[in-house]
Amino acid sequence: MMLSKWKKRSTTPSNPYDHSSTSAGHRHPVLQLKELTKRYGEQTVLHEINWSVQPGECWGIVGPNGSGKTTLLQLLAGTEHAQQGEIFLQQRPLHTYSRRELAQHTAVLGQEGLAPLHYPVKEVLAMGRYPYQNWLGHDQLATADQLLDEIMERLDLKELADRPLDQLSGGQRQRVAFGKVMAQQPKLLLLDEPTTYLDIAYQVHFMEWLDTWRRESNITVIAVLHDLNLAARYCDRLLALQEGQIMMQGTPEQLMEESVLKQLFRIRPAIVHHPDIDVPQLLLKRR
Ligand SMILES: Nc1ncnc2c1ncn2[C@@H]1O[C@H](COP(=O)(O)OP(=O)(O)OP(=O)(O)O)[C@@H](O)[C@H]1O
Repeated sequence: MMLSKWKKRSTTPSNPYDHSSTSAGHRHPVLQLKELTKRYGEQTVLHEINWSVQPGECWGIVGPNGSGKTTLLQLLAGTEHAQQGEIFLQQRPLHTYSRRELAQHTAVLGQEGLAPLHYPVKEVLAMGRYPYQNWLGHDQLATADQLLDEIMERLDLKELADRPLDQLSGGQRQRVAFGKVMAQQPKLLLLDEPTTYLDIAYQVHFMEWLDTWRRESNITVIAVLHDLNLAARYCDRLLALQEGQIMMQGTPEQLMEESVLKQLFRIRPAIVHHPDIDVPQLLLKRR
């Protein structure tokens, strides 16, 4: 283990499911990947990935273009399948889950958010409850309407409630998409570049909403993030992929080292200390 010049951050202090430390040997991982290999035709996109995620952790997946980040997320979401190896979700092979079970467990939010369909915002949020409804449309949760109301309040969506999605901006649609995954009440949230189309203010809002929600709800988060500074700020742990292999996994402090980033991205980095919070941040030097 590398010695770090950064003070060790408390990862999820108010979260009783804070299992980010490696000493948590007796707890069961939420996710366990064993020798996972994914090929597209002749190309091996992920090579024998072994990885464990503990409940309540927030992982950032980082790495250069084409290193296999989205593919890994698709395998975890069950929308793609590996040729070799196995994924265990709560100790059970992922492929044994029904669609409905999976939807009650895992939510996915991509960078595109939602397609611009002519559906009002409040109806789109309600779609997040489908995995919990019976064939008559009755929700298992008696207070589902209250939940949707709270989500709209929290994400500043109230004034957009009756507007159709196709009349919203890309950033507003992404907020609705986030509300929909909140309504889904997942235990595991998979995010693929969720802040790509958000302006810098909303990038921060988004990450703060996510941070608050995951701590309150004890959910596990895995996010593909290109922005290393956001990843270092909001994630407990980072997984660096390079050409389909795990180059490194560790805390942001361990990964945000000049030598690591130079090798991973072939850049000339300068690591500085965030003025307000105890995390490393990346600046780029000219080539
Ligand atoms: N459906 C597919 N069919 C064939 N090849 C694919 C498919 N999806 C991804 N690939 C290939 O797999 C490799 C990894 O792609 P992936 O999208 O997982 O990378 P990534 O790290 O998410 O990249 P980026 O940062 O550019 O989004 C790439 O070489 C890509 O061309």
